[in-house]
Amino acid sequence: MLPVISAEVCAMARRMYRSPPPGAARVELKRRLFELSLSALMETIARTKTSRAVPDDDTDMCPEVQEFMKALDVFLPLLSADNSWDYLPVLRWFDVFGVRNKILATVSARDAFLRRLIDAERRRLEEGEGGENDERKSMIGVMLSLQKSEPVVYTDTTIMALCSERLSKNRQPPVKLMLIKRGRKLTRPWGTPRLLGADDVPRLGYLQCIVSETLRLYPVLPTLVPHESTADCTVGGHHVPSGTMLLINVYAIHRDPAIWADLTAFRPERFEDGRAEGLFMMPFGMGRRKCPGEALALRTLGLVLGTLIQCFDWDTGGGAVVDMAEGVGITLPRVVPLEAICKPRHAMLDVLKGL
Ligand code: HEM
Repeated sequence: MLPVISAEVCAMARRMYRSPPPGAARVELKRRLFELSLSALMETIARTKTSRAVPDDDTDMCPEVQEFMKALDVFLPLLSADNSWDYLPVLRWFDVFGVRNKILATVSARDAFLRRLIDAERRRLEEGEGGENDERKSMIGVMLSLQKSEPVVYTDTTIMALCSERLSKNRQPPVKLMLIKRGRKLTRPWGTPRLLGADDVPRLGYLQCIVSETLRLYPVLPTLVPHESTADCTVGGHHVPSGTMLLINVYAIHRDPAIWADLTAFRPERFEDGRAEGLFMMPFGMGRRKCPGEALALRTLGLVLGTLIQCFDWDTGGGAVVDMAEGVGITLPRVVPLEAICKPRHAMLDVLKGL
């Protein structure tokens, strides 16, 4: 997946450099980063890049991603909405506000979309593309090959469910402008004018500290995903009956004064030289169901943030203070999406022109 992500990060830097007006441009980072992550994901799942209408268009999205994004715009608010039936289950039967119908409609639109992706990949494979030794095989391509040897396990329905799971796990990396200012010292080690690569990220210790400190203060999933107890147990003196829905308040754990000094301050240094090792940090969960994508996610966050800092100078415009207010939702969204002015860095102009 890393080569696909690196290519998409490079495309994002190129588009930001080329987007008008020349010099400095106001950028809505949330949109750019959402496009980037969905594009990389869609490319891994279905190799959609080739279907882009205009390769140099000012968007990081192929038509498939644009379509999926529209569906997400409808679906995500329904997921994070306070449904009255969560509190009064009897209301479920009456479908108050028509939420159930709306969810069913989006689910069937999503299934139709995934079926089209699978059919397109099947056609490509039948036409001889993506053979056994093709390293660029998509996730759907791999599963369609497995379908031939294990048709009972890899049915079209299973493939659709796995793709849907992967796409719904897409998250927006929480890059904040205040990090970028602190990260200025990151430019020193690179010296030579070349674009940061995924292999550079593990060597850039301070960049990783910035990512860790961001995930501490703003965990992407502040209550992780709901778990359920499979047996009666006692936790911290509290009886937890079997079948209880359990939400882990990672947001509070990451700001526990008993663990973290100066807990609301943004101090990446607290992670330097393994100093925070052994402290409770769990933005990716813990134990058997911990996120298997952690290493890839950390590398990707470092690469995206590092590229944005390496290639551009950032400013809020007129000394405006970034509004960090948190909104409502399962992924800790900001109330005010971050907009910033980005200006290509002089030292990187040749690199950016050549992208
Ligand atoms: C910033 C990026 C990411 C964050 C913050 C994140 C966080 C999480 C969290 C909190 C969970 C639930 C853990 C639990 O049950 O307690 C999870 C599950 C999962 N994540 Fe991630 N994740 C990220 C990126 C990724 C990536 C890049 C992949 C795949 C390449 C991925 C694949 C998964 C899968 C498959 C699960 C379900 C694991 C299971 O239930 O056994 N995640 N993630």
